[in-house]
Amino acid sequence: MGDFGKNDNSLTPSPDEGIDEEEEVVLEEEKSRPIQIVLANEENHNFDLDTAALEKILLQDHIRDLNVVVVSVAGAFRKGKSFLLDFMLRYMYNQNCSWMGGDDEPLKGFSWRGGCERETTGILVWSDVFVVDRPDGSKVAVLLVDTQGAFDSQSTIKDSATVFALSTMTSSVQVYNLSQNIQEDDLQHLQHWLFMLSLMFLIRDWSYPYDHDYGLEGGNAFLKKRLQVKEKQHEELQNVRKHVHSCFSSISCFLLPHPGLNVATNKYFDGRLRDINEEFKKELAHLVPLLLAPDRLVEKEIGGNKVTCKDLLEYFKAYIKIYQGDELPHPKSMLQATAEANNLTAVAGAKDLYSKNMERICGGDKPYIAPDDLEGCHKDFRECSVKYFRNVKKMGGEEFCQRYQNQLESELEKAYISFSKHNDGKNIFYAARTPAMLFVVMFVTYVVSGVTGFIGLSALASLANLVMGVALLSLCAWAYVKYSGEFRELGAFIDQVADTLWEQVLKPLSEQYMQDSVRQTVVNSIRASLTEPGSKHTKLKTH
Ligand SMILES: Nc1nc2c(ncn2[C@@H]2O[C@H](COP(=O)(O)OP(=O)(O)OP(=O)(O)O)[C@@H](O)[C@H]2O)c(=O)[nH]1
Ligand SMILES: [Mg+2]
Repeated sequence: MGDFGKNDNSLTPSPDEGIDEEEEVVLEEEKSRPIQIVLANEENHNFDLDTAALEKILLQDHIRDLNVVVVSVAGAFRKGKSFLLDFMLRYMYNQNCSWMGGDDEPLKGFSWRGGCERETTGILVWSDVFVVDRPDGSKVAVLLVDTQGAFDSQSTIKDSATVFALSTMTSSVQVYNLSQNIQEDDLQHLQHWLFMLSLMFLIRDWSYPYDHDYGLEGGNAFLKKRLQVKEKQHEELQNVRKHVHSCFSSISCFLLPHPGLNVATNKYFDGRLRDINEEFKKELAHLVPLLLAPDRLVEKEIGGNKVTCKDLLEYFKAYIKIYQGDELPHPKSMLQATAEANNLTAVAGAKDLYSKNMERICGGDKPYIAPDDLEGCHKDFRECSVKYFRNVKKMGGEEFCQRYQNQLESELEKAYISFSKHNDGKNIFYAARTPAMLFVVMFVTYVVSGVTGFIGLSALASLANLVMGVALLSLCAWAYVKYSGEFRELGAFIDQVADTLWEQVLKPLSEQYMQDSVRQTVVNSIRASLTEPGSKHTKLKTH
């Protein structure tokens, strides 16, 4: 059967034999492949997020600020979820009428295989995020997500519910993959969701085309019947139906025919189209564009805001936390986590805006700016950034949001301190402060040692010499640190001592001197004006 090892399913041809090991590792990284982002821990039945892997995908420069479309396939295990996703990949890579590929091409992508043991564990996303131009001219990023099948023999009910919940809460379209029919318990699994998204029931191996025809129309008619609330129904059944209707912004159903015995039972089937029933291929050709055609894509929305790739990362982080406890979370905590992530994304957006503005003024390649001007810019940009935060639609209420606004303000102050330090570093006089200070110390101690030696205070003279020696050694050490970049802590310590000397001794002295000299100048000029012949004051004085 199509047994694809974890490294077998890449869509890039394998590297040539002549390539050395290091290059091979790089090529391996560049290959398009499924990336595990949620790992299932078999021992303690917990799930962990691989934040680094997810960041690498979602924070790529060309997509991080694009609205995201997340298409995920979930449902019971061994029902062809990964197999279907691989056809979705073919559609995303070749958007033309022959997207399904040649008759003899083995199916690659997300790892799928025959047999009765489960294949996919945790949650995986495809490493390539597809950028699609929508008919209205906007660009969106499309992420495809594969999930661990529910109810296999190694998972607990909580494991299955967690995977289903995580993938549902983070996707914009959830394909609920079912076999043959919609059963009552399939509907009951949807009871816990609070979030508006698009849900498609996908019924595989539909065997009753004489009742409802294959495809979307037949599926929707079938679903309408299944979700009908009847007066005679038991209250529990009625509640489930009402809840499902209120939870999902759009619900549809697609009936897919059986793909043929080759697909279901042939050990050597590797996914090539030649071995798949015509009817299945015909319906598949309708199904995939229904989910992925540019005009059908559904952007992820939470609390009335479109979610970008970089926001999605925050939501993943917030949601995984609430599923790490021993029990399934209460809907209230799901809402709380959503509000939290929602506020955090607004904070991140506002901070980003502030940093971009500040970078324009005092970024790495910008010249030194006067500290007062920088502070003025900081105040303006801080105001803009807080205004941005307040204007984003947020969940959780005013008091809850105020907490995040305070957090934003304190983070902006921290960012300002770092920007202003960076700006100070560009001032050559600032950079020369430490050696200048050490020279001053050496000069003063030299004079003191000379004078005290001359008048016979030899103990004082030796002390001054000692201080001069320490200052000289410090200067040499400082120069070495700046040149080599080694022992940076020692360099920072010398800078700090020089800074303290400057702030505590030299600066007050120089300010005192400046004040005295200004005072002297003013007094002189008044005196001059008073002694000026013909001046009013002269007259007064002479009077
Ligand atoms: N009967 C039937 N079999 C299918 C269909 N689509 C794919 N298969 C077969 O189902 C088997 C399992 O496919 P996978 O894609 O690995 O299934 P999965 O749901 O991802 O399985 P897990 O990852 O273990 O949950 C393969 O042998 C496929 O050939 C279908 O529509 N009907
Ligand atoms: Mg699978």
